[in-house]
Amino acid sequence: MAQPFDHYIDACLEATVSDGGLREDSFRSLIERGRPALREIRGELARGGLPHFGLASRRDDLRVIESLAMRLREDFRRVVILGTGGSSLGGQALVAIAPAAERRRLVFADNLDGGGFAELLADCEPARTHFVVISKSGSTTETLAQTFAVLDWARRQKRPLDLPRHFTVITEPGDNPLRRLADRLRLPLLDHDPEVGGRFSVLSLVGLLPGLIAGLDVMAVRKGAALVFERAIAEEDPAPLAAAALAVGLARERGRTQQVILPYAGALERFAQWHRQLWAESLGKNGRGVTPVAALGPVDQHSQLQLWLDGPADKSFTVITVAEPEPGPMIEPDLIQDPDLGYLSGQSLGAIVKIQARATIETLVDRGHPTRMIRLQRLDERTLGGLFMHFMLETVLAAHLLGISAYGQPAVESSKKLTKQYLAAG
Ligand SMILES: O=P(O)(O)OC[C@H]1O[C@](O)(CO)[C@@H](O)[C@@H]1O
Repeated sequence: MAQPFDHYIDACLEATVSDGGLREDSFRSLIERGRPALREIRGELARGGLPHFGLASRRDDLRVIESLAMRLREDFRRVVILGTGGSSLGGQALVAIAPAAERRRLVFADNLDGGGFAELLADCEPARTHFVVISKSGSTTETLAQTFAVLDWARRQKRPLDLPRHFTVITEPGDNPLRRLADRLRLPLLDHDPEVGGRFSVLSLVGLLPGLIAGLDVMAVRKGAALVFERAIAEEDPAPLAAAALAVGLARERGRTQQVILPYAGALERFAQWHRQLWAESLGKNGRGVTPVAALGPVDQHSQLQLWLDGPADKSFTVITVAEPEPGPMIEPDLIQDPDLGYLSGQSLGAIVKIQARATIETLVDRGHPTRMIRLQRLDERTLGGLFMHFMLETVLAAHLLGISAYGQPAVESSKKLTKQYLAAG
C-alpha cells in the first residue's frame, strides 16, 4: 500500500540551499548514528514495550470506546473534553478533520480560564451535555479544577445531574486524586495505559474516543500509522530518520535551532499544536533541543514571513501541503471587472492556497532557508494517522541523536509543585 504522503528533503541540504543546508557527509553520518535506534525500537517492541508505537496495529481495544462513543452520540448533543496537553491535543488534531457538524459535538476545554469556563458552562444544556475528563496522572491542577467546577454546576441545576450518566473519566490505574474522586462519585472509569505518555497517546483511547464521537474512522487512523511505522522500522522508508538527522544536524551545524511547522490547511492547525508539545517536551532537555514553532498558511505569510525570510537565519521549515485541496468557492469570472485582478478569475480558493504554498516554498528555498516539504495525497484519517506516527518516530529518533530520553518532562514538575504549594498557603 502506498504511503499516505510524500516527504521531500532535498531543500534542506547544502547542495540545494548552500550554507543554509546540512552538508551531505554530516547528514549521512547522523543517519548512520540513528540506525541503532531503529533496531532498539524493533527489539523493545518485540519485548512488548513502547505501546505508543504498538497501538498502531492493535484492534482488540477499540470495541469498548466504539460502543461508548455510539452511546454518547445518541444521548448527548455536546461532549466537553476536560484535559490539557497530551490529554487534549491529539484528540483536537484528529477531530479537526471531521465535518463541521460533527466537530460541533465536541468542546476541548484545555486552557484554564475562569471567564472562559464560566461562559462554556453557561452555554451547555445540562441534560444534553457529557463530560469526558482525561488526565494520565490524575493530578493535573487545571483538569481537577475544571472537574470540580463542573460538579458544582451539575448539582446547582434545577434537576441535579445524574453524575455517572454525565461523566466518563480516563486516568491511569493506581491511586491518584482523579481516580479517588471518580470512585467516590461512582463515575465510569477507563484506564489510561501508564506506559503511554500523554503526548504519545493520540492512537490510544485518549485521541481515538474524541475521534469516534466526531464520527471518524479510527481504524483508518491506526492503519495509516501502522503503515508508516512498519516501513520506517524495516528501513524501507527513510523519512523519519532523515528528518530527525536534519533537525539535529541543522541545529548543531547551521544554527537552525527553531523548526517552523507550516501546514497549508486549516484542518491541520491543531496538528501543528500537537506537534509543538510532542517536540518541545520530548526534546527540550539537558540544555539541548530544537524549538518548535507552530504556524499556519497562508495566514502567517501576513504575520511571520518577513521575519522568516529576512530575520535571523535560525529556522528550518516544514511545509505541509495537500495535493488536491478542497477547492471551496470559485471566483466567478463575471465578477472580475478590474484587469489588475485578472489573475483571480476562475480560481477556486483552494487553488489559490495551493499556489501560495508553492510560492512560499520557492521563496524560502531561494533565500537559502532549509525547507522540507510533506505533500499529503488527501487529508483523511489514514493520512493523519500516518502523520502522527511519522512525527512520533521522528521525535524519538531525534532524541536518540541528541543523546537524551524522549520520555518524561521532569523540569515541568517544579512549577507544578510550586503552584500547589502557593495555592495551599492561601
Ligand atoms: O494527562 P495529565 O497527567 O493531566 O497531564 C497533562 C499534561 O501535563 C504535562 O504533564 C506537562 O505538565 C504533559 O506532559 C501532559 O500531557
